[in-house]
Amino acid sequence: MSYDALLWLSFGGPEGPDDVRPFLENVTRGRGVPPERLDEVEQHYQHFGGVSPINALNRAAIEAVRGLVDLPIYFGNRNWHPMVEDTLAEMKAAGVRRALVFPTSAYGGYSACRQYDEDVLRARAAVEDAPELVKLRQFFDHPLFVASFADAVRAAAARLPGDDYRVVFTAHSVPVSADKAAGPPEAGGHLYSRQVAEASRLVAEAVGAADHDVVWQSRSGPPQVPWLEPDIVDHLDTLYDKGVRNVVVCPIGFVSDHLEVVWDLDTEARERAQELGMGFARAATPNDDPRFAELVAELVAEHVADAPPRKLSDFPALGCTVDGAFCATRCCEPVKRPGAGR
Ligand SMILES: CC1=C(CCC(=O)O)c2cc3nc(cc4[nH]c(cc5[nH]c(cc1n2)c(C)c5CCC(=O)O)c(CCC(=O)O)c4C)C(CCC(=O)O)=C3C
Ligand SMILES: [Fe+2]
Repeated sequence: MSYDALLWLSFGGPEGPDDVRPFLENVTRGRGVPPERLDEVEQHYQHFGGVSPINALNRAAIEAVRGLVDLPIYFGNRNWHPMVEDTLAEMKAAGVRRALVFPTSAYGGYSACRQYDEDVLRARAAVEDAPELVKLRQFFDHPLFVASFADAVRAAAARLPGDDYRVVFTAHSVPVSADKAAGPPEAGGHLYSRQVAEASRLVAEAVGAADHDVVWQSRSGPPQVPWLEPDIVDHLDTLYDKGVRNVVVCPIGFVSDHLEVVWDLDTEARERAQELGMGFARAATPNDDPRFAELVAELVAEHVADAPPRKLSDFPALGCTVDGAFCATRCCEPVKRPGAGR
């Protein structure tokens, strides 16, 4: 099959103080997130002048991929400019007929995978005679993803005093009901949390860590709705009580050092560690690591050159979709959220 472009599809983030509220409205429309939570998150963004690092990080990551991929690369987001529907209109005007889509999330599940299909559906609905869009697969178990994080964990560990540290992996929490509903129904659900656990295990194995933990961060939603736990900040207390004095925190759930990483980890979790007197080092995310760029090029090659998929786990390769259709029957369908407004 031949393709004439690559669309880099991401979450988007505000680029100034006045962008923050409308951005947050876009993210949470119809999701039942209480206004108090929005006010709190708005403060996190305003703390950094209303600028999320995510757009600049995406642009840098795209630069790293240019030259490795023989296709023009376009950038579009779900929640902030450049919005994916505008980017798709631009692609159409440039004569693009069929494009690959790289979503900036390694995992399955509604928020990490299916929602990017919904972005594809939304963008195609907004553009007349829209180009065909083929989304690339999930890559949480790709050897280059694992290698990039493994190096980052080693580099973070080197900043801690002594050799005795615990590796704590963290990913964005989701409602327990959403995790349960993730993956093809016949596969038993919990695709997101199981893939996060598997990626963590692979990285822990690569660095030779004796023990590791998988915890969650950035919980949203109404307090009465259960989300994946424990939270990273609470978990530091638990580890301290067990005698752990040095931690490497690895944000395995993300591909760049965006706001939820620099606030929830570098600010909140780091402060908690300082209060406890624990050594704390946060491992870098892939960002513009050449290996991550190479990974994207390999995913593209699976389609343009029939290159065999490289993967380290036994999970089936999911998430490859055409024009936003489910990748497997009803895979990662959204669940009804209590308190959601729509
Ligand atoms: C699984 C997952 C990923 C990883 C997969 C991926 O990377 O795509 C992710 C990434 C991100 N989440 C981000 C930001 C936010 N997420 C929110 C809210 C939520 N996230 C959820 C899940 C996830 N989110 C969920 C279930 C909600 C509740 C609302 C809903 O049901 O949909 C909110 C609303 C406020 C609040 O936190 O309550 C914000 C601002 C940013 C950008 C940060 C920046 O600006 O730099 C990024 C990359
Ligand atoms: Fe999020």
